[in-house]
Formats: sequence, C-alpha cells, structure tokens
Amino acid sequence: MADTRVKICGLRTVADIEAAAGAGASYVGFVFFEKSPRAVSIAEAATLAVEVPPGVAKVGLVVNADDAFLDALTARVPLDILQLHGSETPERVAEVKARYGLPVMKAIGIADAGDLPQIDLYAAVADQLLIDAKPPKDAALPGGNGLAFDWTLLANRKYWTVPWMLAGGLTPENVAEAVTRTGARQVDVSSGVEAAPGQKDPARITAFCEAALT
Ligand SMILES: O=C(O)c1ccccc1NCC(=O)[C@H](O)[C@H](O)COP(=O)(O)O
Repeated sequence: MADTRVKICGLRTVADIEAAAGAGASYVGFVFFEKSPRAVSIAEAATLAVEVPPGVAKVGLVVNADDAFLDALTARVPLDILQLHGSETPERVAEVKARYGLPVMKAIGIADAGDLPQIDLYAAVADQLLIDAKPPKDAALPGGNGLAFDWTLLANRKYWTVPWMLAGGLTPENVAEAVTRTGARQVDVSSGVEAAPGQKDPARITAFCEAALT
C-alpha cells in the first residue's frame, strides 16, 4: 500500500508532529472543538503549525464553526485544508470554500446504507470527503470516538468524484484490513494511536503508518 496517504488527527504537541511526520504521514490534523480532549486553541495551533515540515498538509478541524471563528483561525494559522466535522450543509461547505479559498474536506458519518447518499451530495461541493463512523446519539464528540462502521457498506462504491479518506476506529492492528476491504487510498486516525484520550503514542503512530504504508 505504498501509495496510501495517512492523516494523524488531534495533534497537540511538537512531539506529536515529529512522530507523525517522521512516520510518513501526509496530513496532520488540529482539532478546534473545545469539548475534545484533543482541542487546541488558535494560538497553540499557530505555534504548532510552524513545526510541520513542508509536504505535510495542515488540516484544521472545526465543528459548525461560524465566520468569526474561521476568520480568526485562518488569519493566524497557515492551514492547507479545512475539515468540516459538524452538520454543515452542502451550501455551507460551498460558502466556506469560496470565502477562505482553502480546500474543504467534509466529514460524513456512516452507520448504515441509508447514510450513503450523502456522500454523492457532498462530493459535488467538497474537495475531499472523510468517511467516518456516525457518532452514537449520546456521544460527547462528533468524531474521534474510536468506533468503526461496517466497511462492507463501501465495498461496491470505492470511488467518488473527489478523493476520500477512511476514518473511524482505525488502529495499527486493523488498518491494513480496512484498506483491503474498502479500497481506501487515504486513512485517518485519532484515538487508535493514543495512549489515553488526547495523548498520542509515538510508537502507535509509527506502527499505524508502517501498517498503512507498507
Ligand atoms: O478527535 C476529536 O476529538 C474530534 C472532535 C470533534 C470532531 C471531530 C473529532 N475527530 C475527527 C477526526 O478526524 C478523527 O480522526 C476521526 O473521527 C476518527 O477518529 P477515531 O475513530 O478516534 O480514529
């Protein structure tokens, strides 16, 4: 799977960035959602962004963010991609893309076949899609819950008109199987490479990248 691309999400320290970039990740994600154990402030992300080597894309993850927040974020942090991880409509995705001039990745939660039509809807407006597990109804977080969805739902629809990433409950132990089953060319992980919520484990980051990239 030498051409697979990896995103490590929820980085909070320089050591996290070094581990992700050193292991061959193509994307690093910063979470701007206060309730998350992985949350960083705009000021913290501005400091971290400087440490990201060229060639590694900096992704800013927001949840139903308004223009005031996005104005402040994009003014301070040199992001390469905005990841919209809330209930943003296709119209809002198009608006964000036009206003900030950055590629937009829309996260889509999947629990069953009834969720699949959303993928085509958002593929028409987003630059990339992140196909993730739908959070449980009582979940505190809209993502980063370490839950996988039924990968066979994607088995007959491997390709959309825009690039996509597989996310949700991926780990060093299951990522190779997930790639084989879904045909994903890009994978995203957060809790699967942590020692505790919000605390990345460099050894698990390395193991995840090795499993996904070799
Ligand atoms: O990670 C979070 O804390 C988070 C908070 C709010 C919205 C989204 C969040 N994470 C989204 C991601 O991009 C995760 O990497 C993705 O959901 C997969 O997470 P996991 O199942 O823990 O690998």
